[in-house]
Amino acid sequence: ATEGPCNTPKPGVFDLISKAKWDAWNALGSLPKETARQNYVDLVSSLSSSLKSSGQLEPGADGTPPGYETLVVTSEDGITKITLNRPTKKNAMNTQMYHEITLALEAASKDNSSITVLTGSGDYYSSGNDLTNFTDIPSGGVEEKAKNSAILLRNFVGCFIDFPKPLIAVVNGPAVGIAVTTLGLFDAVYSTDRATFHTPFSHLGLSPEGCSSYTFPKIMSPSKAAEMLIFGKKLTAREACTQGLVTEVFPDGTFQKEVWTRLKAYAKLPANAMRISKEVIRNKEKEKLHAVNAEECSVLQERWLSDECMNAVVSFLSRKAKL
Ligand SMILES: CCCCCC/C=C/C(=O)SCCNC(=O)CCNC(=O)[C@H](O)C(C)(C)COP(=O)(O)OP(=O)(O)OC[C@H]1O[C@@H](n2cnc3c(N)ncnc32)[C@H](O)[C@@H]1OP(=O)(O)O
Repeated sequence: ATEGPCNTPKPGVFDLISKAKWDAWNALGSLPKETARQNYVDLVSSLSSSLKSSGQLEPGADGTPPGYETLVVTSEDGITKITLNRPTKKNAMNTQMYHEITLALEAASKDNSSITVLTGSGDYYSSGNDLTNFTDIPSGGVEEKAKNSAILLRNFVGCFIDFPKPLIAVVNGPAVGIAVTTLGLFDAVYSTDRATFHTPFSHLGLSPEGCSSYTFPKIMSPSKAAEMLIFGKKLTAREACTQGLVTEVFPDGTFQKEVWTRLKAYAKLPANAMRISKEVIRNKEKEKLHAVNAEECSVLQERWLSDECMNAVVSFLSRKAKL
């Protein structure tokens, strides 16, 4: 687009990057500069429209924060509260919600609140991955779907790993799948005694994500982690607290009042000190967590294509199976 056809000498065989670029340029033959420029503009325009259709949000024209379809985000008393807001679907995480949580966390990491809270609306914290996510197959088929999902999941979990401020889960009801596994990446988890914690990966032909293959054995011991992650044992809130996954359990009747009183007090602590303490506690683990996240996503990419997984999704969608 800037120089026209490729007229420079071919780079040496060991200069792999320059050679790949040269080959791509040379393959365009005598394409005129103006056409190349137009092709480039067309490509970028198509990418930006596919980002919009994939649910990524753009700030308003005046730079105001984006509106969310699947979340309610508020900020007061030094606390940014991100509420999963698909109560009729038990706050199941659809593709839009994964994107929006990522955006909301990025925004919260830069706003002037001192702590960030994730919670659910209605009677569930979240029923985990929306199983209808697997029905929206792109033109590249199930392989492309699995690849895109692995990228989405890796970015999503990566945001939790890198989140710089204290991140607190207010678990207002049952939690399933990825809503449970990511709890290992929070700084505190407060739960109603009505909540349960369930990771039915084997039932769904899946494998652990959210870095739980690493965090759960560390938090609760390898065999307790195996009961949850391999055998799908559902824990009560009190059991999850005994195992160290939950920080504290509150009676459902007083849960919201007690938790928010405490969080408002925590939010008054010096914000920089809290951020630096988190950094000191978490930084040693970050590299490891990113490596675990990458491995879990690549294993899942294969699992999503397995008969075991496909049959489990079909069973759920045809109303034959529930947890
Ligand atoms: C980018 C991809 C990343 C993937 C990451 C990997 C993540 C893995 C996981 O999270 S595994 C866990 C997946 N979750 C489930 O298997 C839960 C499935 N849901 C259920 O078993 C039940 O719905 C329930 C036990 C959570 C609740 O049962 P009940 O109280 O009887 O309510 P309903 O079943 O009537 O639910 C109401 C309404 O919500 C829909 N719904 C609930 N959960 C999900 C879900 N996870 N996916 C899709 N839809 C869900 C349910 O179908 C009902 O819809 P309807 O009113 O019938 O339209």
